[in-house]
Amino acid sequence: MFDTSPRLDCAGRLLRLDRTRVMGIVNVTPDSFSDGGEHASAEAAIAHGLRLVEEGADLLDVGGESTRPGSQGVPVEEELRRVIPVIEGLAARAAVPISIDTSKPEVMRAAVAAGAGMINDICALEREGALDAAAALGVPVVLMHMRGEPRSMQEAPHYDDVVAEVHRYLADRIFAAELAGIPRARLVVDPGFGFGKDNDHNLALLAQLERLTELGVPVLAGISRKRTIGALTGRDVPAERVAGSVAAHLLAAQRGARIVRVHDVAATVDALKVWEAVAAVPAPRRD
Ligand SMILES: Nc1nc2ncc(COP(=O)(O)OP(=O)(O)O)nc2c(=O)[nH]1
Repeated sequence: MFDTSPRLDCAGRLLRLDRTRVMGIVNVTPDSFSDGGEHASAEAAIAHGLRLVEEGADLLDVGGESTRPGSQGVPVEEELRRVIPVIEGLAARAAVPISIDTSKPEVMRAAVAAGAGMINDICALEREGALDAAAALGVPVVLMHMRGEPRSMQEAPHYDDVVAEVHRYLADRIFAAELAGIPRARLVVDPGFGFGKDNDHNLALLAQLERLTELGVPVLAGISRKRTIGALTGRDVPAERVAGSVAAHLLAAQRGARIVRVHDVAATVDALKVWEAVAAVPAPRRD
């Protein structure tokens, strides 16, 4: 029986999307909202990434710039200084694909040269030169929806129909990517939970995530430890939002997410195993 499930060729490292895959977050920043400073050195970040792979991460996402609400951004030289040694170290020592979480084409190019096999762009390749860089680099790309910029995106975001508007934006970005020479087989979309969305917007996007699967490319969901989880659970401390995050990613998987981007890999892997086991039970015959 041939495996016809979608797969992403991440610079030679294959990511099969026959089931929901877990993307472990490796933030090499001093100020990420939930784990800022914990892995600020290259050695600590590499060790953290290897630990996430041991916990079951199917791929790792390395980021050198916090995009939390209110963040100001990081110069390209500083972002490169942070992420390149980590990507080199993980590409050499981890067998899973490595994604670079950046919107800067210079960082995309350097990261892929250092061993990254996927681009994760919260700006959906809108920055100048990003489309051309991603097309030339030949690796899969995550196109994420964000309204506004991290600095100001949470100041009263408004939508008439958030799901329809995010759907339309992502469809437009898929079209732009294809025009630039990036085939659909290399594209992933992401509604961008918390990026210019209030709690109601995030809940609507999660509840109706299945609508994004109509775009015909894999869907990625990243809700891990975010403000909406805190608002629903009353957990003010991001590191205490594990159970709520796992529940949200399980719901995303049930609604078609093929990749979930998480801090808490072990807990998420366990929850997905339970869900997949139950989902595999054959439906009873109804004669
Ligand atoms: N594709 C994608 N990429 C992302 N990158 C960063 C964050 C923000 O979360 P985190 O990396 O934990 O925090 P910070 O941006 O403060 O480093 N969320 C997403 C997301 O939802 N989807």
